[in-house]
Amino acid sequence: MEKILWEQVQLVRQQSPLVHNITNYVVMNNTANALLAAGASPIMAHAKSEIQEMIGIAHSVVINIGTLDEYWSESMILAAKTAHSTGKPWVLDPVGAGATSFRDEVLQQLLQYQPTVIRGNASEIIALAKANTTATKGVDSTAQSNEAIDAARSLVDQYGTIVCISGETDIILDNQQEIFIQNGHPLMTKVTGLGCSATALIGAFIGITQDKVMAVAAAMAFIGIAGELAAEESKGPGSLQVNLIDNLYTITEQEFSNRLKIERK
Ligand SMILES: Nc1ncnc2c1ncn2[C@@H]1O[C@H](COP(=O)(O)OP(=O)(O)OP(=O)(O)O)[C@@H](O)[C@H]1O
Ligand SMILES: Cc1ncsc1CCO
Ligand SMILES: [Mg+2]
Repeated sequence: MEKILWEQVQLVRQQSPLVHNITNYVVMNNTANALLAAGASPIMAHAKSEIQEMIGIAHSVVINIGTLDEYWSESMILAAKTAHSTGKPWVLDPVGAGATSFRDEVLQQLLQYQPTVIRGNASEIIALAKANTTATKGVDSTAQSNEAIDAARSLVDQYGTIVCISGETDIILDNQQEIFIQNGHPLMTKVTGLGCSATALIGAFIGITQDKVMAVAAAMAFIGIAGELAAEESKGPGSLQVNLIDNLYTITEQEFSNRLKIERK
């Protein structure tokens, strides 16, 4: 599996997929930089007048509801609808799912357009599967990844999507397999939006490969390993943020394969 995953990292570097992001104000700069460091080409765009054309030229779409508002929610629904009807792969980041009924209502509408992938932390995945939960504490998880597996499975069954639950262990599942990735570093939870960057990277990887589950695994291993390498060079969250971007750019096959901790069930 190691070889397949590294091949995808190389493919992103070589093919530089155009990733159309409708994401939140907090992470916009950071996720654009993470995509560039990985070799992809980001564009952040949310005007309703250009969504359809933009998706026409993009390899994939990222929809992240982090700083949702009334206008953006309409852009997101239009983007999801367009991606779905034109067969463009798209990934949903349900930031803060379960925190408010507005988020849950918009998420339910977005789910109708069957995201190729959903990536969230455990609380968000649990809330998404059961829209009336109160488990989400803002945007941070109060649950462990393995507590969200049943919720993830129900999303897989209901929407035919791949689900990635991120956290100390990243769990990726579809209706055939479960993949566990044990990379990353606890300091990563002290930098805002690394989950959002993971989602954006998933966007890049699903934009260029057929095997979408392997694409998600590659993206998650990639950011997890870059995070580990960065944590070893960093004094705290500030430098981690910068060093992680550097490591996405410099990571070698040897670093990747030496550190990869992956298991398939
Ligand atoms: N406790 C941990 N130990 C090791 N790595 C972790 C831990 N928590 C998170 N990570 C790493 O951080 C990545 C981002 O996941 P996380 O679950 O923190 O996203 P998130 O909660 O959506 O974050 P945000 O909303 O700030 O973007 C994971 O894929 C993993 O590599
Ligand atoms: C802190 C925060 N608030 C809304 S989006 C976001 C970034 C992490 O998801
Ligand atoms: Mg998040």
